[in-house]
Amino acid sequence: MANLSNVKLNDGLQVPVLGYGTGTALYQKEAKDSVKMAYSEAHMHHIDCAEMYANEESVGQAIKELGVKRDDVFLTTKCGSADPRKSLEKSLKLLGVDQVDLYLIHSPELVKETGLGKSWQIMEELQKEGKTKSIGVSNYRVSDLEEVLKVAKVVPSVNQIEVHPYVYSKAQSLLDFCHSKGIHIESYGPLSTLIRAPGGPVDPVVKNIAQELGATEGQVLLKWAHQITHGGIVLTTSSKKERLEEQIKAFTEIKDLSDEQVQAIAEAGKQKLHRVFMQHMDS
Ligand SMILES: NC(=O)c1ccc[n+]([C@@H]2O[C@H](COP(=O)([O-])OP(=O)(O)OC[C@H]3O[C@@H](n4cnc5c(N)ncnc54)[C@H](O)[C@@H]3O)[C@@H](O)[C@H]2O)c1
Ligand SMILES: OCCc1c[nH]c2ccccc12
Repeated sequence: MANLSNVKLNDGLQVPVLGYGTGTALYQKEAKDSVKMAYSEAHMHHIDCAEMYANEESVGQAIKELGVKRDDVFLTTKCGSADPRKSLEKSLKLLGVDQVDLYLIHSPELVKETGLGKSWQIMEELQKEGKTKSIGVSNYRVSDLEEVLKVAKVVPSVNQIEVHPYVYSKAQSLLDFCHSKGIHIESYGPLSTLIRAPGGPVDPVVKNIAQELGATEGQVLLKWAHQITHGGIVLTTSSKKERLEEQIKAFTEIKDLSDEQVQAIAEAGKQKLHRVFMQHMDS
């Protein structure tokens, strides 16, 4: 199987373009066996965790049992409290590692009382201390990022947000803003039009493009999220090996969508709004 390519962040860190999520379907579930399978059988070496998913200990056990070198796995986790230092120290213990590759604030709502600027300064200290290689945010709107950038010495490396055609009209200005500041997008929920809101205006467009490319509809949606975010990182998940292989192949075997195909999906997506997570993004 061909190797997945990397995306280079604004701090130089290389991140595998496709990440294996341990939220949603695996939320609060023992993630050990799924992570081991994803790593060893489907070559998913980028794992997306969060304090809020309540399964970091089982992800840590998976890494230990896989016996892989620390550098051979790209590990992200997210702060689920108002105190990034306390949260990261707890996550490192549960994951059984000294450092994560990427640490994110899960939502601006969590750090309101600490302050978006102050909490970002704590993130910068954690990076300096070597507890994380890279620092970023998740579910930040343009106004939240502007508040961070007022005090930031380090520009967030990523903003992890919901990206699929039914949030595109709402996300467009945020995507443009992040692109202009060198903040990479990590897309979550990329399969939502297919699995969470089927029967909508995007389905026939995606189906046609899938036929044209000899791809599955899921593969087209993963590629769309990557391409509409200027070559961003995409997060998905499954506990089925066959599905993971299909997802990886989207980035190793399927050719890129043409600009016209990307735009056709975007236009169809604008006809409907369906946000699955983090409703504050529309306020
Ligand atoms: N930062 C955040 O607030 C946030 C929010 C949601 C998710 N995430 C992260 O992103 C990861 C991925 O998000 P997601 O789970 O929404 O991604 P997704 O939209 O790709 O959905 C994955 C789901 O689709 C199912 N699936 C996969 N392939 C399929 C196929 N071909 N046909 C039908 N169903 C299929 C899987 O079983 C899984 O339940 C999460 O696990 C988590 O790590 C972060
Ligand atoms: O990552 C945000 C979505 C999500 C998935 N599982 C969760 C558990 C707790 C809080 C948020 C989430």
